[in-house]
Amino acid sequence: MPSLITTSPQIPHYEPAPVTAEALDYADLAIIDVGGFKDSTLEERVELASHLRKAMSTQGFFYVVGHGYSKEQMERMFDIADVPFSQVSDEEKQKYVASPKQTGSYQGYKLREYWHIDGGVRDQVENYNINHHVTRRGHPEAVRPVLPEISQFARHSHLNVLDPILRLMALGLELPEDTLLNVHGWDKESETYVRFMKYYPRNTEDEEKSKGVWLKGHTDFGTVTILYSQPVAALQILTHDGSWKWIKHIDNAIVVNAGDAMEFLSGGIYPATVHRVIQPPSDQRQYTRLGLFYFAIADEEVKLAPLNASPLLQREGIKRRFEKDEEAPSMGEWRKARTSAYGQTALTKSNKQEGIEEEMINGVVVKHYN
Ligand SMILES: O=C(O)CCC(=O)C(=O)O
Ligand SMILES: [Fe+2]
Repeated sequence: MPSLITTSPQIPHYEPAPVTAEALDYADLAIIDVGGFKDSTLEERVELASHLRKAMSTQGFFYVVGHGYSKEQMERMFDIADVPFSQVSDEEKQKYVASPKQTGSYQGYKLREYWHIDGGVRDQVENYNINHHVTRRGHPEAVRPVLPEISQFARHSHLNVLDPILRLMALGLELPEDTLLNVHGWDKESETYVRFMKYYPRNTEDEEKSKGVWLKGHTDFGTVTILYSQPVAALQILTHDGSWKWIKHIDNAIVVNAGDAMEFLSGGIYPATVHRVIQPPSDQRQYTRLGLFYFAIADEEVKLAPLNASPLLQREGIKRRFEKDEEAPSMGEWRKARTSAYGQTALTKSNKQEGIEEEMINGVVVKHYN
């Protein structure tokens, strides 16, 4: 009798670095458990929502646990995340290269040295980005057999992680629970995407010239960034007192932050927190660093004006980034403008704050931190 068990395609195992033994100055982030979310009462949700809102206004990042993936499923996804980097030749990668500057979209590869970091140093990170509708574009041969699993992963991220977060964020604004979900339709025209990201160790000269910065301080352009925690310490967030704090790895947890679009929609209640990536502590320096993300971007046509119906915003006032709501760009416009400019445009040194460079996008000042 034929077996009914379907086996997943065999791929090499990616062995991540061991956790660092160094005592780093970690950010103390809230942990939101979405495990019992589907069966929770409105009262419980409202309470969790106020917890999340507080975490966003104090730290700007938080962890999510209870999302439903087992340790084995997580490991399998990291193995899959390495396929576009370790199982595809340089020649084939060229065929699937993204053209962010021309298209305003990251879909495909961003190969190494595309971004200028500092002091003439370029990046040593490869990205492979896939729209949540995974068949929108073609993929390298080695990626094709694992596409169904990538698609399931996107769905899992959308339904079991993004969905509860968006509900909590809407409740935190005292709006109907589905307000933000309604502008993140799974079937809508949207850039929402899965990102695999691999950082390679750099040489000493590059580290010195760029002062150990791998990815400059920035905000994400979308609404919600979902980062599956991995062991190599390197990600830092800019805290309210102006100091950088490390993000600690928690096994099978997710690290979440808001991007520009969420800051605009929420009238500043969920700020887009600045973060950067620097050289890891000495015991992890010889390892590669593999990242797995789900970047939620609102539907293309959504106008990024504050949700004025929010009683909370009406009481507390809106932190505006555009003078008039009519001037707010659509998600598609903001996405394209930020994506084509990132790491490519000449930045101007801020005349107010040291170490900060600025660029003007759709009439809004976008800052980059060294
Ligand atoms: O690699 C990380 O931990 C963060 C990367 C990041 O900030 C980004 O891709 O926007
Ligand atoms: Fe980021």
